[in-house]
Amino acid sequence: MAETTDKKLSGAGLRGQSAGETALSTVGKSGSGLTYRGYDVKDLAENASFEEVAFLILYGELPTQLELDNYRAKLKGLRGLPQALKEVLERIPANAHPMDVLRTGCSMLGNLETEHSFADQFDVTNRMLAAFPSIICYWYRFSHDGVRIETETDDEQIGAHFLHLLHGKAPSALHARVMDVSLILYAEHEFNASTFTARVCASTLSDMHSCVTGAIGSLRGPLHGGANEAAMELIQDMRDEQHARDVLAGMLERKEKIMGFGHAIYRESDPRNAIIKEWSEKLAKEYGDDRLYRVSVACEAFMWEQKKLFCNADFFHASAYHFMGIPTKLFTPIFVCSRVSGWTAHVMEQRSNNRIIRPSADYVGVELRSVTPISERG
Ligand SMILES: CCC(=O)SCCNC(=O)CCNC(=O)[C@H](O)C(C)(C)COP(=O)(O)OP(=O)(O)OC[C@H]1O[C@@H](n2cnc3c(N)ncnc32)[C@H](O)[C@@H]1OP(=O)(O)O
Ligand SMILES: O=C([O-])CC(=O)C(=O)O
Repeated sequence: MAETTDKKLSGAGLRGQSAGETALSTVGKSGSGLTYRGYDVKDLAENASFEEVAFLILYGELPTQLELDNYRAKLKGLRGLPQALKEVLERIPANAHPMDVLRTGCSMLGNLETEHSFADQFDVTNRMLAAFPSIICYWYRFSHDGVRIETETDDEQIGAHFLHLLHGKAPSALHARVMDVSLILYAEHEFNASTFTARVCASTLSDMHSCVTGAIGSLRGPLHGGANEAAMELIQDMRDEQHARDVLAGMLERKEKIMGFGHAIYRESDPRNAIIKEWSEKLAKEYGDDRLYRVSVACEAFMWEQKKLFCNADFFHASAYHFMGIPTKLFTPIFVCSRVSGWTAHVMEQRSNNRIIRPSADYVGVELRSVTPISERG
């Protein structure tokens, strides 16, 4: 069970300090690894779909069947992209990072479909949930394959829709389910760096697109969401279990960070890891080559044995996404397509009880001094 009890508190990184209240999730609370509005993430990953979870996070309760049908129909109707946004996406080069594309896409959407008042907050949120897979896949398929894809598919679910746009055909039931679970696992995580970015922005009473654009920038880094791509780069050349151990031993010797391991809050395990690991194993069997799964398992055992470091949610996502034919650079954008539910819910929560977030700093610079005329400065 994920616990926080032994975490050493210190000022750096605001670690261990409460920065506000939330009713959205608990992370590493004793006795429960991760909950969204009181539901264990494991329960949700087994018994719900991502659209149900997004509804739960945003509106407070799981939907009834009728509410879910209506919500899915609404999201389905919001997948099309405005021409001006497509034109912007077409001008972004193929070698751009897809997280930068999504950041620009979100920002452009904010110019075209501005949140004029907080009364629009659910509408702009649902639009982002529906349109982000379209934005990323439209750009990817145009810049890499030279095709202008139709972004409106018949898929009921966001995960299947994403794979459909990416590969040009509806995914298998297994792939659709794994994407759905993945989106559930990534949906919400209390005051992580990107969510905190969104809340800081929200606290100035800024608009939803600005909050989400900033959050995308925070998620991009390899110490946060970017770790799933970095983990893939780490494992892709590992030939077998022994090679995996040798590579990691060398990295630890050189005091390098191993991406996909460790966590700022969890101390012994990330509850999302066991879930995505199990799906990665199933995908490996279907894929017919389980090397990436085997080396990942070897990495997990070695890191625990050597450093008591465990896999976070990102590590087994790398092999799972790879087995579904997803290019590595699209891994973190998928995280965005999910986490936008948590970010926007936090923005709404911040707005509902707001005070501008403005901490203090301990000054460590030079003492007060006078300006020397420029002719006398040497
Ligand atoms: C799922 C979405 C997420 O964002 S999960 C996090 C994704 N990030 C990564 O996987 C990047 C690799 N991990 C890390 O850099 C850290 O573990 C992160 C997640 C940033 C947490 O940092 P922080 O809270 O400072 O860690 P800590 O206080 O527990 O560190 C204790 C000592 O262990 C080390 N450590 C930690 N993680 C790693 C790692 N992955 N590889 C190698 N060493 C690691 C720290 O450097 C720290 O060492 P020391 O005490 O300074 O000597
Ligand atoms: O909580 C964190 O610091 C990072 C994390 O796992 C997430 O955002 O999912």
